[in-house]
Amino acid sequence: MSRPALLPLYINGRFEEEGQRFDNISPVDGRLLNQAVEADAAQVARAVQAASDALQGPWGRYSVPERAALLHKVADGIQARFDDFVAAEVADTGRPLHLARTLDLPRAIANFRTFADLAVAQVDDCCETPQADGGLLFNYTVRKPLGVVAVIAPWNLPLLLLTWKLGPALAMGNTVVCKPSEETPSSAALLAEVMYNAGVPAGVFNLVHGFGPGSAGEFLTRAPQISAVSFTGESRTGSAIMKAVADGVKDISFELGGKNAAVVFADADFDAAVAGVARSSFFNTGQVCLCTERVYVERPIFDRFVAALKARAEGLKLGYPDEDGVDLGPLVSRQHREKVLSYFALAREEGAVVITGGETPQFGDARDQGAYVRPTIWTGLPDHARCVREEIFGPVCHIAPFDDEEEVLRRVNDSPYGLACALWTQRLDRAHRLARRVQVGIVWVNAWYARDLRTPFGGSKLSGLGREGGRHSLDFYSEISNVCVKL
Ligand SMILES: NC(=O)c1ccc[n+]([C@@H]2O[C@H](COP(=O)([O-])OP(=O)(O)OC[C@H]3O[C@@H](n4cnc5c(N)ncnc54)[C@H](O)[C@@H]3O)[C@@H](O)[C@H]2O)c1
Ligand SMILES: O=C/C=C/C=C(\O)C(=O)O
Repeated sequence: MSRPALLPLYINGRFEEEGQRFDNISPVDGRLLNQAVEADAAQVARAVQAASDALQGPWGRYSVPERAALLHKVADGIQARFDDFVAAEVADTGRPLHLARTLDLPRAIANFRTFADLAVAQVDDCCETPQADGGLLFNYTVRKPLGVVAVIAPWNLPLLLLTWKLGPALAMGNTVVCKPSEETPSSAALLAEVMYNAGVPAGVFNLVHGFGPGSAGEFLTRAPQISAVSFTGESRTGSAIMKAVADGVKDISFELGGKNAAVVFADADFDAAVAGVARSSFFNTGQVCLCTERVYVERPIFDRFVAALKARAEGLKLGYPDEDGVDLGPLVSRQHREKVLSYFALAREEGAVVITGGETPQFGDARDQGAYVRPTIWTGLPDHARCVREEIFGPVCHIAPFDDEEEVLRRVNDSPYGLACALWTQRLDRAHRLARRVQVGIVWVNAWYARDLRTPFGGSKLSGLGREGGRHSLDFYSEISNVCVKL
């Protein structure tokens, strides 16, 4: 049997194949896709040192427009290999081809182009302060790179979320060491090839594959020369990383877990709300941090809404990524499916009414070796049920009735998470009033996952620390100083 393809590390402008290997398994049918090199502590240390050295090299002398031009070249390189990246993302995640083509790739390209352009357009503050002696103080802001940024990404939107951090980090003159998820290493490996071919100076972009604790992820966060960690992943991992960087007082940007709510009022556009909640609950097989897992529906339309969402869920097509009309792929791995299935079992123990789903489909073909689950809807659980409080990260939601604004606001806010919320109502006065009182970072009204990359993105409570997007990213990835001149 031919040896599986190997995804190398990329350190200081060189591809490295030396090291222990780990398997990358297809969530569609369980076959071996390729292997990746697991970076050991020495390789991670060399990557961080290369990134640190590169700050003093040519990259440190690039102007903002020169950095922006290079990031546009990287975006051009991704565009030129669009189909290769789509194939890599689809192979690793099992997502429908159309999803990778319409979301993951366009956003990866936009993440570089947007922050290249925002960096060039960025204008900083200055001010004059008259002095009692008739003199003047002239203050102005100077923006410098933070230094070496550790970028650690999750598996659910692998390229989108890696480049969401890379774009601004590089635009602001930092150097980076990236650690993609062990579940989805392929597109990051392609990105290293694009960086190399675009002429990104050696050491500016480094890629290490591996796992978290006791592996590349932890080695990276504990490296003394890193100046900041930009992390997207589970809240408990965020806590672990926070501990790892605490002694060094490093800058951190955390985009963490969620248990997001959708609120549907009786006056909402019913069909739009059903379609919107079906999308926010089952999109990417429920594997988006912004996905809805708690639905609150005003009592007069509750039964009708449950029936309509059931019909939507049962109409979703589970299939191969390239199948015509496929809506949902598998979960990212058998291991993650075990976690989701454990909540399917827990829900029954907690007394849920299973409206639809709650099991694995039987295809009778290779997909039975994959990680598919059926889209699932529950009702009847109390607000304190674990299935209503804990992030499941699968195609599942619980629907509960409510009677008034104050009640539903209290229940929506009664969560350890605070990432996103979708409000469905045609009374925009109510929407604006509630949007200010919901304890989340992102509120959509009559929409979901509609994005403008200039807006602040992030969560409160266990859902994260800091905001990225637009100037928020430029600020996080900059060391900002003030210069005060007496005139
Ligand atoms: N808020 C957001 O924008 C956002 C976006 C996507 C995913 N997420 C969250 O991510 C989670 C799913 O992704 P996941 O399963 O890959 O998360 P995860 O926390 O298990 O892993 C994320 C990354 O962190 C690495 N890692 C794990 N432990 C580490 C440690 N101790 N030190 C350093 N690195 C470590 C992993 O190898 C992986 O690359 C969900 O909770 C989801 O809500 C949040
Ligand atoms: O799974 C979480 C998705 C996060 C999405 C973004 O960070 C984005 O759209 O920029």
